[in-house]
Amino acid sequence: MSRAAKRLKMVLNHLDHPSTTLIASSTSAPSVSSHCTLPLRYTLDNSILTPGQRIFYEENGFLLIKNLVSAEDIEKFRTEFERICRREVHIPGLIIMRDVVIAKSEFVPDQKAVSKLQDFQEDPELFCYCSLPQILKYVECFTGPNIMAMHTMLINKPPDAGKKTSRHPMHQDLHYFPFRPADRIVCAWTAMEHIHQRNGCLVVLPGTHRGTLKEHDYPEWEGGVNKMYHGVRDYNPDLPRVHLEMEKGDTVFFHPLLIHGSGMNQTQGFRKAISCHYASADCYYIDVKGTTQEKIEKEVQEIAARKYSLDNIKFQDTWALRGRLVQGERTSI
Ligand SMILES: CC(C)CC(=O)SCCNC(=O)CCNC(=O)[C@H](O)C(C)(C)COP(=O)(O)OP(=O)(O)OC[C@H]1O[C@@H](n2cnc3c(N)ncnc32)[C@H](O)[C@@H]1OP(=O)(O)O
Ligand SMILES: Nc1ncnc2c1ncn2[C@@H]1O[C@H](COP(=O)(O)OP(=O)(O)OP(=O)(O)O)[C@@H](O)[C@H]1O
Ligand SMILES: O=C(O)CCC(=O)C(=O)O
Ligand SMILES: [Fe+2]
Ligand SMILES: [Mg+2]
Repeated sequence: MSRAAKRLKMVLNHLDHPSTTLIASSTSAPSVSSHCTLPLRYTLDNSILTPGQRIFYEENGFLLIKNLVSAEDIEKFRTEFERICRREVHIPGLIIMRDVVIAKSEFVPDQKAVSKLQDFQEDPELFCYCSLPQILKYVECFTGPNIMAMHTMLINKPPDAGKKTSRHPMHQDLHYFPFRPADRIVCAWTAMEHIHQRNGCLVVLPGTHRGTLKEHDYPEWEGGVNKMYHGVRDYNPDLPRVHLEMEKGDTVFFHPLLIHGSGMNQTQGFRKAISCHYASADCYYIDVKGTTQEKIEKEVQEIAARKYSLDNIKFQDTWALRGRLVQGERTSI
């Protein structure tokens, strides 16, 4: 470790309050851009993240860790995904989603039609991902020790059918969540194969986690948009973007206010990634009435009413039902 890094580490280790201000001159932290004062509020003090990693997340709202999930584990998730697609297993609560173009056409070529699995918390094989110790070790840096797995997905981005519907519009995940504080929520997203620009990698707008929750709508795309794929309203395509190219097993952790999306899949393969949104069990639910989240609340309630054959299900209950404790104590949500 360089002298500068050691000094930073010392400073960081002595910070016990998130609003403490760190003075980082450009000489002591060469990776930091023009900012010279940095309030540490997005990461917690522990010995896992290096000072450089902590500062990177504070500034950019994401952190990419190479080679975090083994090829064997990924193979296990892939096998289970295929069994689900062949309908060999039935998982309670699981949503099997098809791309809008396929869903709206009469021709349904079975497993190739699945674009996403959502809510696999009742599948022990897939849920294994959410409890991987090497993932939780990082998650704890953002959530603290009491950890809930709130939302699970396996995304199988299909080859674009020519309508650009394989894109995921630019959005903030917090738009979907009626719990806070946002800084104690983090997404882990793992590449199940080499993911690059041509097969539709994640695209992020670094630093946008420092902004607020924006208004979201369905984008006005000619070829159609997938159900629930809301995007930031008035998205400005000129903002600086970073394409996150990842190898199999690489994992990115990102903040729920970070604006991100993914491009279309211009290959013939099905681009696979597995992800979990974690929150501190100490988070609390909020009422989204009168906020920009009211529309998504309504949409979720409609789907939940059908799925659980219940009317009047509360938005926060749909989350409390799906959430699973993966570390520590279930203190609140
Ligand atoms: C941070 C994180 C939370 C961000 C996100 O995850 S954003 C995405 C969130 N997505 C979800 O929560 C899952 C939403 N999807 C679903 O609930 C389901 O897949 C549904 C869209 C309701 C389809 O359910 P399913 O049981 O398969 O029903 P059917 O096949 O009978 O279709 C029912 C009607 O829905 C339509 N549909 C199906 N898939 C899609 C689609 N991808 N995009 C748009 N419309 C779709 C389908 O055409 C049918 O419409 P009608 O024929 O009734 O008009
Ligand atoms: N008009 C738009 N509104 C909202 N999001 C958009 C719009 N156009 C593209 N995006 C989003 O921007 C991100 C990048 O998409 P796109 O497929 O254009 O990337 P790309 O092909 O890697 O880059 P390029 O712009 O060079 O083609 C995706 O999240 C995509 O859904
Ligand atoms: O895998 C992707 O394309 C991104 C999905 C995503 O951001 C989401 O579902 O919230
Ligand atoms: Fe997202
Ligand atoms: Mg493009």
